[in-house]
Amino acid sequence: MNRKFTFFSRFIPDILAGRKTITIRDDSESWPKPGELLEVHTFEDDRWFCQLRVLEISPLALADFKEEHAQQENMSLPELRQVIADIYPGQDAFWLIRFEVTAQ
Ligand SMILES: CC(=O)Nc1cc[nH]c(=O)n1
Repeated sequence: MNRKFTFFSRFIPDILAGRKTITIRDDSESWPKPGELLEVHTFEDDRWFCQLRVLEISPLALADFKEEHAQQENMSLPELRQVIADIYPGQDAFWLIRFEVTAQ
C-alpha cells in the first residue's frame, strides 16, 4: 500500500492558512486514522510542505456533499463538485478527512 499523502500544490496556501480543513479522497486514500500525523508532500514534485494531524475520517457520498463541506474546502459547492469530478471521474463514494496543520 502506498502511504504517501499528497496535495496538489494549488491547495497549499489554503491549507497552510487554515482555510482548507478537509480533503475528500477515494478508497485508495482512506487509510489515515484519527490521531495519525501525516508528513504531506506536493503531488507534482514530492516536496514536503507540512505535517497534518488527522482529526476525523468518515464516508461521504457525492450526493451528500453540502455547503458545509464546500466551506471547509474554501470553495463554493458547485466548485467542490467540479474539482472532485475532475480528480475522480465517475466516482461517487468518498472519504472525508478532517485535519489540522501541526507543522509547516
Ligand atoms: C493529489 C490529490 O489527489 N489531491 C487531492 C485530492 C482531493 N482533494 C484534495 O484536497 N486533494
